[in-house]
Amino acid sequence: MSAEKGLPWIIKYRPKSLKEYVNQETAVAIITSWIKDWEKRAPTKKAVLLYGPPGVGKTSLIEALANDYGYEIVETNASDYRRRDDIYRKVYNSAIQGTLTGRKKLILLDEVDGLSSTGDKGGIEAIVQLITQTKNPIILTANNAFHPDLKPIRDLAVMIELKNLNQKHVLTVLKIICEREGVECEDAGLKVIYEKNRGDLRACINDLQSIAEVYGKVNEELATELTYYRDRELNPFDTLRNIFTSKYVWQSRNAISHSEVDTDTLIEWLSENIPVQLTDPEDAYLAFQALSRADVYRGIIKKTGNYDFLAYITEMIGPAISFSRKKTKFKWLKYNYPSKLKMLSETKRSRELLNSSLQKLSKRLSQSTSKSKKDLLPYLRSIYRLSPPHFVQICRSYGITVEEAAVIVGDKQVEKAFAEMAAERQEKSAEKAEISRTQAKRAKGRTSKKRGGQTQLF
Ligand SMILES: Nc1ncnc2c1ncn2[C@@H]1O[C@H](COP(=O)(O)OP(=O)(O)OP(=O)(O)O)[C@@H](O)[C@H]1O
Repeated sequence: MSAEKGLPWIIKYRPKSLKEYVNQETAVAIITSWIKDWEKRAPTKKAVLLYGPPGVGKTSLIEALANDYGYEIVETNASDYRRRDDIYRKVYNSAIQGTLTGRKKLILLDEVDGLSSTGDKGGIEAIVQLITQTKNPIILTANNAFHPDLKPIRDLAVMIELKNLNQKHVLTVLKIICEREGVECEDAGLKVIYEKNRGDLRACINDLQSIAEVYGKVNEELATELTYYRDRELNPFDTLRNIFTSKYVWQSRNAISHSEVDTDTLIEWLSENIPVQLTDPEDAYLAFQALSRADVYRGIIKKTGNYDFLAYITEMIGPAISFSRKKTKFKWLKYNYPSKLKMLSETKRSRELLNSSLQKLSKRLSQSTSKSKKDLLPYLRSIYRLSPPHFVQICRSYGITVEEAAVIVGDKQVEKAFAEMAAERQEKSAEKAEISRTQAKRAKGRTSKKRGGQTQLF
């Protein structure tokens, strides 16, 4: 018991066996018959695609199944197999090798729908190959199994859906947990938790633990006050206020997970408003230190693509900032819109124009846009300074528009140079037309004179 103390209840009370797995009878029947076919080495399909909303019990079902049938789970998360090579490195050998040690292996590829959004087709092809060649059962999980990119996997797998548990079953699980933890609970309180989480059992258990561990009981009043509606997202102002006022780690984490803005944007909001809210310099110093660590992890994720660091970011911008407020008294203040985001939205159009012009240049010169930006733009600017007509000529030959040209040189006057060039061209073409008209007239005159001569001759 003591080893389990402090464990999140979602882990502590994960069903150890299918017997403890509540509801979902159809899914349990299909997956059991599939694993029994594997036991006879005669599965019709070698993989199962288990899908359903978050927290509905996918992982729990797999673990219970593995326990009951004596399988060791070889697990990989989406972030581990984004590229084809990752799949070969992480699971291929386990999948195609038989059971040398006598331990049966169950290959689990979690969150395959994460692959489609990365557009990494190599990953999906590698999974298809893995399913075709595997000697061990494979279970894939997804929240959205019907993404078009996942079709090749769907064709090879037994599709099993897990639906949200209804109120009766959620309350059954919550009551069992309360009983084992010795928590006094009222049905009305548990119903509020269910309502707010809309059948997401994991979220229900988390909410139950966060209330019960602090207050030792769960009733309607506490549940109403301390839980959020899962689909009610916090705007950036409320997110910040909740972070700065959180007294417990879970409150602060909740503020982040319920925020309607992503962590990148939240970092901007915090960096603008930490000095607004935390007026004590030491508090602000601690908060900025946490924020800069979050920024370091953000950089690591961008560089390595390893999303495991996302959890560190949440801890830094959530609890670490909440607990930085040691001396400052909380005041209800108006937060500022991040100046960086303001600047980015103001300059969005010019950035788009610069990008499109760089793409045109790079395509024609067969070089990267960054190289064009670094090497070419300074020259174009100098040419414009020295001779605007030449600059306009270059732009025209590369298909660069007036608007794009104005962004390149940072001067709206470039329009004048374009207009002058257009007028000059028009003048020239009018002149040309005039010349050809006169030439045509002369030619006509000559022919009629000739004709006149010929008539005279006859
Ligand atoms: N049918 C069930 N019977 C008993 N407990 C369940 C059941 N389904 C889920 N749970 C409980 O809910 C928690 C969350 O379930 P689980 O982690 O399996 O969800 P999930 O569908 O894998 O979520 P995600 O897709 O977000 O990873 C588990 O820890 C377990 O305690």
